[in-house]
Amino acid sequence: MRLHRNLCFTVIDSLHSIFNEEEFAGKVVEKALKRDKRWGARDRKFVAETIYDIVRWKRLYNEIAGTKDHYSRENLWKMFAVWAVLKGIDLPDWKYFESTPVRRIKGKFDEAQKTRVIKESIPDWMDEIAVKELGADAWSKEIAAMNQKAEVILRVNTLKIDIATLQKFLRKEEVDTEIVRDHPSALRLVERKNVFLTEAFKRGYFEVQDASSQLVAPFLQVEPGMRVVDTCAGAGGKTLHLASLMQNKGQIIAMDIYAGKLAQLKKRAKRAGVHNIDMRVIDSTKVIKKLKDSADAVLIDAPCSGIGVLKRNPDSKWKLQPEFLDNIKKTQAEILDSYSRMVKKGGKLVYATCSILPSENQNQVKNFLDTHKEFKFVQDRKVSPSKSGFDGFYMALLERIE
Ligand SMILES: C[S@@+](CC[C@H](N)C(=O)[O-])C[C@H]1O[C@@H](n2cnc3c(N)ncnc32)[C@H](O)[C@@H]1O
Repeated sequence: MRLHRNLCFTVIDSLHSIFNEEEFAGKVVEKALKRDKRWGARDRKFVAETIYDIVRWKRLYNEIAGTKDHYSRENLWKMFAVWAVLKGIDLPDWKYFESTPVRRIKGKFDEAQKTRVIKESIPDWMDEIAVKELGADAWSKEIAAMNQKAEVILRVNTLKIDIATLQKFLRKEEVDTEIVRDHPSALRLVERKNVFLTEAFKRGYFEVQDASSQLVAPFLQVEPGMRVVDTCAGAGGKTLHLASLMQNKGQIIAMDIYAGKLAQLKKRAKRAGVHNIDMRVIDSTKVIKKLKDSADAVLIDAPCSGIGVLKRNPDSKWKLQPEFLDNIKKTQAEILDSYSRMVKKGGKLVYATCSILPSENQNQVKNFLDTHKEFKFVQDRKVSPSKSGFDGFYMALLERIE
């Protein structure tokens, strides 16, 4: 592979924004891909994948490059050189690579394999917490799995099309997909493509949603005609899935504390042909009180550390702070206590997170059940990134019995 100057400059500029200006990798990549309209699919792939790779392996490359956690442009070029050498790419004779000790890079890489925090490129605090909660062996497997590239998974919108017809439709648009075992609505892209440009997407035939995330809505066991509250709906990934499972019949009340996210859901619902969603911004406790004892089913897709989805959001490793984790656990307990009141007697409640830490998952559920005797535990499911190959998720199904 030959390195092209303008593509490499885009990568360096993007890394500068992510590491020094606190920008989110996803947004930075989106902006980077708009930089030059003449770029073809391969150029765009190079830019996106290289940025994500260097973000994912930041600590490892920093260690090998000897850049001591200072992300000046000069140091970013050194980290880039590490990335290129480890990929087996010949470095061109650009001034940025003049002092690169190519031969020593491989030796340093081998040396780094002895220490998990360096090898897997993770902050010390995260490693300590995860080892404490999961044990060293399990955590080593999970973090190794989450350092792999994420696949693109689609969820067929069964309100508009069935999975086999969608597959054929996408094939005509030169998008090849495969069925995903045990995930009845999921299709895996054989090769990464910008599926948002397809006619199938514009017609609302699918959403992009990880296979593990697709397990959450069915876990709530909704049926057409029910009244369902999706309390932390965000931009509505799971709300749209619920609507599809309910065949557009009944009522879904989608809530979030951010109006902007619900506005995105509104657009997505229109495209998906969903018309049984009411949106409510949680701007006071009244919004919840009004719905006391009234829902057949409540979904709490709780805000969490996101430690199960590091594969998709590698920059979370660097942006997440231990204080955030402490605070979010308090929020989770408060949300469970408050939003569970909307479930009517005989109704169901699902508590879900995209974390693999027991303190955000089964421990929260246990604490809740200890103090809320009106609920009983039905079942839970822990989705492990290493076993599933997809995102890490937790979901617990409870039933209100009194
Ligand atoms: C895991 S995300 C939800 C993702 C969404 N359900 C989906 O499937 O696309 C958690 C959401 O909870 C929202 N949130 C945070 N604190 C909240 C609170 N106190 N009450 C309700 N929603 C909250 C966040 O804005 C975020 O959209």
